[in-house]
Amino acid sequence: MIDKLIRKIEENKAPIVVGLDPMLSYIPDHVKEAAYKEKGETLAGAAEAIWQFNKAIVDSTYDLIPAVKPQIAMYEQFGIEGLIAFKKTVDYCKEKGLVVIGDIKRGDIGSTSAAYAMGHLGKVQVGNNSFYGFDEDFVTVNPYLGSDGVVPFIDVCKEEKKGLFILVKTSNPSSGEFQDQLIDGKPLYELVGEKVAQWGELHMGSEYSYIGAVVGATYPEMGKILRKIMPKTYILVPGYGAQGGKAEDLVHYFNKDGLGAIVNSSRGIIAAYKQEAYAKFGQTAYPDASRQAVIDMREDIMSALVNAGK
Ligand SMILES: O=C(O)c1cc(=O)[nH]c(=O)n1[C@@H]1O[C@H](COP(=O)(O)O)[C@@H](O)[C@H]1O
Repeated sequence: MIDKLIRKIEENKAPIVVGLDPMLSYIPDHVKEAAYKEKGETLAGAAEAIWQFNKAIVDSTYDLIPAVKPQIAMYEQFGIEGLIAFKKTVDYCKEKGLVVIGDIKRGDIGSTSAAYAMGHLGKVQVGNNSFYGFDEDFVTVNPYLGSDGVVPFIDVCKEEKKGLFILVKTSNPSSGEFQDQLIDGKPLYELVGEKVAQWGELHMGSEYSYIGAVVGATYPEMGKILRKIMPKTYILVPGYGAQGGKAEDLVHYFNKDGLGAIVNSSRGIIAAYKQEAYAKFGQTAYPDASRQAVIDMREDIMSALVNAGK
């Protein structure tokens, strides 16, 4: 799957991911009204609204992008109905040829991680039958529990030819509280980066490993160091746009080959119609606003890469 992701990044000249994080407050009124008319102001109505919202955004952007990243919390908040919308979104994006990164941030004791891995990437056995659960292509993993919490995910990836993005340095303001703590003079995120690189070396696609890392766009100096520590690791970079990450800071997350990183934007794309720059599209044409925001993001990142000689 890492090779498919890289191929699609190259084909589209777009090292970007659209984050499908559909808060109800981002969904235009006409979409919510139609969903509530059909299913009521209920959890099912909310789930219908987020599904219709996602579908329109995917329809207007899928030809420009390699991948999407649905963040499961935005669906889980609506219970089972929300999870059905998550699954419909995953399946629809795959039908459109997109690589799907399930942002689930899981990680637990070994046996529990194995169940998460089976449910999201692999198959579950029921009597003589086996079934895929959510069936994303990649998932995000929290490594705080150590190797035995991560290895079950790696095992399933190996079998299913899928991949992971392991949290190394997150984009949020408090991420340093634990991640920057020094252990024998080295920050914890560097130790985690070294471990991710080791796992990666043992699990290679053609050029890059299918065991990737998450490094936030908001800590560019750390991103530069982590790029060196993990040369064959694909880095998922959240925090561009809404959280303040800038294209010129992100060039260091890429290797000289112009590959090695993929930048996520969620609110900046899906709620583009709410921004001043895209206000001319209005609520009704929100998918067109998202399309323009994808084009602008691609241009922003590609020209920063060209300026940096990558
Ligand atoms: O794993 C992630 O994707 C992630 C890691 C991280 O360090 N920071 C981070 O913002 N994210 C996710 O990336 C998305 C960022 O959304 P926007 O800030 O709206 O672009 C959300 O889905 C977050 O959950």
